[in-house]
Amino acid sequence: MGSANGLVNVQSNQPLFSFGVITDVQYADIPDGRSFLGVPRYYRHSLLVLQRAVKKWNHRRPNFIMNFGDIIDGFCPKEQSLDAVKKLVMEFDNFNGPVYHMIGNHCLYNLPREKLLPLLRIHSHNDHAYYDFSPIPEYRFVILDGYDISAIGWPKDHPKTLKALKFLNEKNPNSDKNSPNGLVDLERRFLMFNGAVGKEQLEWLENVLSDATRLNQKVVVCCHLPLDPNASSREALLWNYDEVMEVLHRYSCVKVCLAGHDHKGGHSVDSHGIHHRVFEAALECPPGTDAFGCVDVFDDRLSLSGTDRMKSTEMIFCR
Ligand SMILES: Nc1ccn([C@@H]2O[C@H](COP(=O)(O)O)[C@@H](O)[C@H]2O)c(=O)n1
Ligand SMILES: O=P(O)(O)OC[C@H](O)CO
Repeated sequence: MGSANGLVNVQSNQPLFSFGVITDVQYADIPDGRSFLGVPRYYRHSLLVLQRAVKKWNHRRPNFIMNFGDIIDGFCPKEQSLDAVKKLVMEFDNFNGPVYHMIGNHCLYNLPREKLLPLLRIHSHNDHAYYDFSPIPEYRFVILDGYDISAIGWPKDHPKTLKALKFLNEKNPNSDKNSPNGLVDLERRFLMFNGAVGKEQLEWLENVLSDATRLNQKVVVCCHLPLDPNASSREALLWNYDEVMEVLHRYSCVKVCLAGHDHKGGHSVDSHGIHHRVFEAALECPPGTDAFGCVDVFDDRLSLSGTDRMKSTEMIFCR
């Protein structure tokens, strides 16, 4: 980029900070398999993807790593769940810096929240998994708990489980609540493997966003579940993505939303100029291929350098 005196402006090419990204590792010590729709899944190889990611991150030295959830798979034999999560967390910890984890549906198939959250070092009140942090004064990261209202992860008789089951019964008439059969268009998100952001969390989100506005911070919202139908399959969306988006749209500090869960990945810019990037899954990388990335953060954009199946993406702020 040139400047008025003809010298190259090196400053604008220097990121403020960087962070590594990976999602849906879904490790299990079991043979390769397929998704319900027949997409191959490589449960053991995904560990190698993570190991190669850590090696590359240690070379490139981003400031921190973000894991977008589903650290192990639901098919992991349940007597191995605890050790498998510990093993994967240790692999992440081979990175020379902080690692921030999110929960996903597959984490919750394996372990209840009270066991899972300490292992992932998620210290939120009442077993919730939403939190925020500020890597530099100019930026705020907001991590949403997409399984706050969910039929998985809470005790069977917990009010949140009962609320989620009631909601699913109203919205999805199939006996298999993971089946979208007969559901039309956006209704196809009303599946048991998804969830919602509850009222208290929405209030917390509003408070964080108004605080970020006061501090003149730019906000990156992260959630295992995607928030924008144009970046994701209908079947992968947060149940109340529309309620969350209504809040995000009212705060111009929100620049980018990042997610996992929809394994093929996606990117969109919504009606209010917020970028939505859903990352490609590590689990679905055929042997020898990868899906992870490094995001350089600037004043006016996020720049994702993806490896192999993770597509590189420029996210220039539009608002
Ligand atoms: N189109 C679909 C997708 C999924 N299901 C149900 O969800 C379960 C999990 O799906 P995976 O792709 O992660 O294996 C699956 O066992 C089905 O019960 C579905 O019915 N229709
Ligand atoms: O979480 P999974 O692996 O069961 O898959 C979720 C789907 O990709 C959502 O469409």
